[in-house]
Formats: sequence, C-alpha cells, structure tokens
Amino acid sequence: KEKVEITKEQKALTKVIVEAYNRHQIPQDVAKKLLQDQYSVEENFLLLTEMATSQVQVIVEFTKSIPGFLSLDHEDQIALLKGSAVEAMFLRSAQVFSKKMPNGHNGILEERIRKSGISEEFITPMFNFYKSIIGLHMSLEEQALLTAITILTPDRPYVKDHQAVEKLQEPMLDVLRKVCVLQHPQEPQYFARLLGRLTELRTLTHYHAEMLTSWRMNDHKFTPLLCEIWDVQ
Ligand SMILES: O=C(NC1CCCCC1)[C@H](C1CCCCC1)n1c(-c2ccc(-n3cccn3)nc2)nc2cc(F)c(F)cc21
Repeated sequence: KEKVEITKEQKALTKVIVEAYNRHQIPQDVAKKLLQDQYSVEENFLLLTEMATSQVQVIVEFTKSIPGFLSLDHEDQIALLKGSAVEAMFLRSAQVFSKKMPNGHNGILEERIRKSGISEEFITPMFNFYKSIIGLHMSLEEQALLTAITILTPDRPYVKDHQAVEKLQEPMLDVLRKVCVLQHPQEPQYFARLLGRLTELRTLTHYHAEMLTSWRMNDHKFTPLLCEIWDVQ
C-alpha cells in the first residue's frame, strides 16, 4: 500500500491556491438570482454576459495568485487566460450547480437554466458535464487545484514557452494526485476520473461560440472584455 505524504511545500501551495479560489467568489450568487425570478431569454443572456464578464476578472485575480504565474512571459500569461476562460467558466458553473440546495431548489435551478434561452442541442451535453462533476463530489481543494491546472495548460494556442508552463502545472498535478488519494482512498482511479472531466470540458467549450450565437433571440450583445475572450462579434 503506497504511503502518500503531502510535503510542507505542497501543503503551502494548496493553501495559497484554495485561499485565492475562495477569495475570488462570484460577487452576487447567480444561483440565488435564478431561483428568485424567472427571466426572459434577453434578461438571461444579459445575466450570462454580466456573470461571465465578472468571472473573467475573478479568474485573472485567481491566476495572478498562482505562484510563478506572474514570472511567465507576459504574452504567454494572456494566452493562458484567453485559452482557459471558457473552460474555467463552465467548470465554475458546474461547481455552482453541484452545490447542495434546500429540497427541490436544484430541480428549479435546472429548469430555469434549461429554459434560459440556450438552444436545445447544447442543453444535454452541458448538463451531462454538470452531472459528471456532481458525481465526483469534489472537495474545495480539488476544485481549486483543478481550476489552476486548467489555466496552466501548456498546449493552449499561441503559448511560446511550453516548458515554463509545464513547470508550474506539474507541482499542481502532483499535489492534486496526492489530495485525491488521501480524500478518496476507496477510489484509486479518482484522480484519473478528475482529469478525464477536463477532456469533457474541452468538448463543451468547442460548442461555446455556437451556444452564444444560437441563444434564442436576435442581436446578441457582448461586453468588450467578452469580445476579447470569447471568439464572438
Ligand atoms: O450565469 C451563469 N453561469 C455563471 C458564469 C460565471 C461563473 C458562475 C456561473 C449561467 C446562467 C446565466 C443565465 C441563464 C442561465 C445560466 N449558468 C450556466 C451557463 C449556461 C450556459 C452558458 N453558455 C451558453 C453559451 C455559452 N456559455 N454558460 C453558463 N450554467 C449554470 C449552472 C448553474 F448552476 C448556475 F447557477 C448558472 C449557470
């Protein structure tokens, strides 16, 4: 039986990442908003663009707290943020969806999202991903580390110094592997399943631009920041 030991450095790294992850919560709770009222497709689209815009800013602050990130080449920093923004948004949406709520609220939330204006064909893959995240029962450490690992993906488009990004991502992968073994001792394959979700996340991201332009309304407006980050308009 392999004795898994988290070193002092790895504990410190996890603490920094979890604190940064907690610090950068979405300002107002979007789930609560969606449960409060039913919105029109236009209002929902506006809510999505507002939430996504604020989340991009939140992700930038979170990423700046990742040790070593700010020492990367500046253009690579932008390439990593641009390349992971949509994945980080869907990952965060899945984590919001996986939060246990009072009886029936999860059902109402799912209903509101299904009717929000997203076109039918994307609803199933999106909820399949959300439900696969729920099934993992991720701890806060795993969520924070997985988000950092997603951002520090070396093979994003336009990243020049792959090596430098790998050097930052590897220690995260090492500590996440150990955290998974310690927190899910009965599931030796848990770490592999967790990383497998990132593959499913990439396919969801593949639909992203189409999901936006097919939102059931005309004249989709985006904030300037989203035009930068999302390949739209
Ligand atoms: O606000 C949301 N997500 C934010 C984004 C930032 C970080 C926090 C969450 C939306 C929301 C905007 C209003 C209508 C209804 C959906 N949301 C989404 C979602 C739905 C579709 C899309 N996209 C469609 C095309 C491209 N993306 N993105 C996110 N999933 C959600 C799951 C929740 F539990 C949930 F509560 C909301 C969720």
